[in-house]
Amino acid sequence: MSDPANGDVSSDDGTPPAVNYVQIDDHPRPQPVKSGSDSTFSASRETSARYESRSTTTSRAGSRRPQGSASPSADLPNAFSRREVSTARPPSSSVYSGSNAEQPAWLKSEKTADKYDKYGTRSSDASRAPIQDSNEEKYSRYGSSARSQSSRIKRPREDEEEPNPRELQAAAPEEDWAQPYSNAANPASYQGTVPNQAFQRQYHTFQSQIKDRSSKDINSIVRSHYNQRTYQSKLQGPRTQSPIYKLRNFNNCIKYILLGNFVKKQTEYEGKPSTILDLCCGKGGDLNKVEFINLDQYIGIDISDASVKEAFTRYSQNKARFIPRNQTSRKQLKRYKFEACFATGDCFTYPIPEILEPNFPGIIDKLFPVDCVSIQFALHYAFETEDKVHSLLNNVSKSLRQGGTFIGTIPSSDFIRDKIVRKDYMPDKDGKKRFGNDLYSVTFDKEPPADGVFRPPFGNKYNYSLKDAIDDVPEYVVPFETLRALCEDYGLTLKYRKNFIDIFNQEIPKYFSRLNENLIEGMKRSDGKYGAEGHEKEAVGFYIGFVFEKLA
Ligand SMILES: C[S@@+](CC[C@H](N)C(=O)[O-])C[C@H]1O[C@@H](n2cnc3c(N)ncnc32)[C@H](O)[C@@H]1O
Repeated sequence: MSDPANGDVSSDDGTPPAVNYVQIDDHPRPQPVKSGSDSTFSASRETSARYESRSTTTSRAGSRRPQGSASPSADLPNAFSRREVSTARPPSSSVYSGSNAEQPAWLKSEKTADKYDKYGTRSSDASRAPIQDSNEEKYSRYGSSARSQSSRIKRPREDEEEPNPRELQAAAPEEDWAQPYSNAANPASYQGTVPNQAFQRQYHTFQSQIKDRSSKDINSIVRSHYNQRTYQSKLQGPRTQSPIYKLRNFNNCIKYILLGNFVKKQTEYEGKPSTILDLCCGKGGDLNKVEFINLDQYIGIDISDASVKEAFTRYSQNKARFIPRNQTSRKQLKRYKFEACFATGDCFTYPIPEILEPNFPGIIDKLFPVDCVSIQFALHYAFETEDKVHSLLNNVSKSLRQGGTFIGTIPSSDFIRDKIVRKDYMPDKDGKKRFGNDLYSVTFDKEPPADGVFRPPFGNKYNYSLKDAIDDVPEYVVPFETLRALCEDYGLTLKYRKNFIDIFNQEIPKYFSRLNENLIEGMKRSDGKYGAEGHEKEAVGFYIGFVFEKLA
């Protein structure tokens, strides 16, 4: 889905985004590897195969899992560590190269010869020299310490102009650029020129255009969609005018609550960075939450390169933010204290080290296992195939320390089942079963089972739309019991599972005064109370939040 919550470059605290385009260089992606219909940004399939056997065996969940152990969790530490290491020292990010610059916590210990053998442990030596290398250009993009990047950052000014759509279009790969806002009042007013002032003041609802959908795989559709969304979001106008402004605030509020309640920092090792791994991080919509829960380190990965770039820009701006000395506003501007790094990659196909190590050599050794793996509004894309779910859970389990939490938000399979059983749907124009309302819709590709229980539990596709956010993007039903049973197989035990409405009702008293004023005010209902109502309520009720804990 949606990122109903975000997928949005703008601040999740409800403030309209600073309209500021920061030009950074292109991301030095590892070469895409095409294999059949599968295109990825990461390492070769041969390399991957060393980590994950594709042959499978039956698990307790009644499904298949990678072969090699009776319990997937039993061989986790080893599975990421049997890696042939090139003796050539990989280049590291230039953002750490300034000798006086403060280094991110994970670089404060020295690279060890056996770094690939240590996935699953944390080094506590914070006193040695950082990993450094030359090749600054290539790896300077998505590192964390924004200080040394400051010369690249164009700071927002109050009177700064909207970006020129032509420049944005030029910056976007052709396949990722939709003819924007064909539904806008006067699109001709900006095509080929800087948008006029009247156009800038209007809000333009997001609309994606993806050519030849039927011939594209899910990754290509998802990537194109979220890339387009990233480019267009800069041109849409004041975010407060979005038809899903309240819904976004509500969903952000839920994520604050989940992360606030369930990220447990490790305390036993002094000086160790508390770390969150944000899988499918989008445009960094959860960065403010990392500051809110006071972590040391954020790692974001997403398959959409434009989103990752945007997340990095957003982080950099907030890290290097200028705060006036005499600031008196209640709305305190805060500079991020935590460090962050970002990478483009497919979290459902490749091991995390394969995605991170090429750009951040030593990162696995220094930051993993992490305190929390978060996957917000994205796990449903993995349920296309059983292999993808196994790859994801393998990544989650191996990335987490004991006692660490796996926190996510997904469409509720109970909600979907109820809709089907109650026949609460209408045929769409093509005769397909569809439910939803003015804000969202779910359209099944094939006739759903009458009892609402999908068998087998993978590959059950529907197309999801959310006004101003998601345009008919394929998603897959996540039967919760299947997820729970598979998680058990990976040493992850269910701690919490609740519908969004219940989460809000139970937790908001604790969070009401702690959350940003704009976020709270952005959830005000027509009766003066706070929360979701009407169509928004049904649209957010489609989701649940879950928390698993890594036991061993
Ligand atoms: C609805 S957005 C959620 C973004 C973010 N988690 C949030 O809550 O703001 C879903 C994200 O999942 C990403 N995604 C989908 N499939 C992916 C994959 N295989 N690997 C990495 N990211 C993926 C998309 O690019 C998109 O940014």
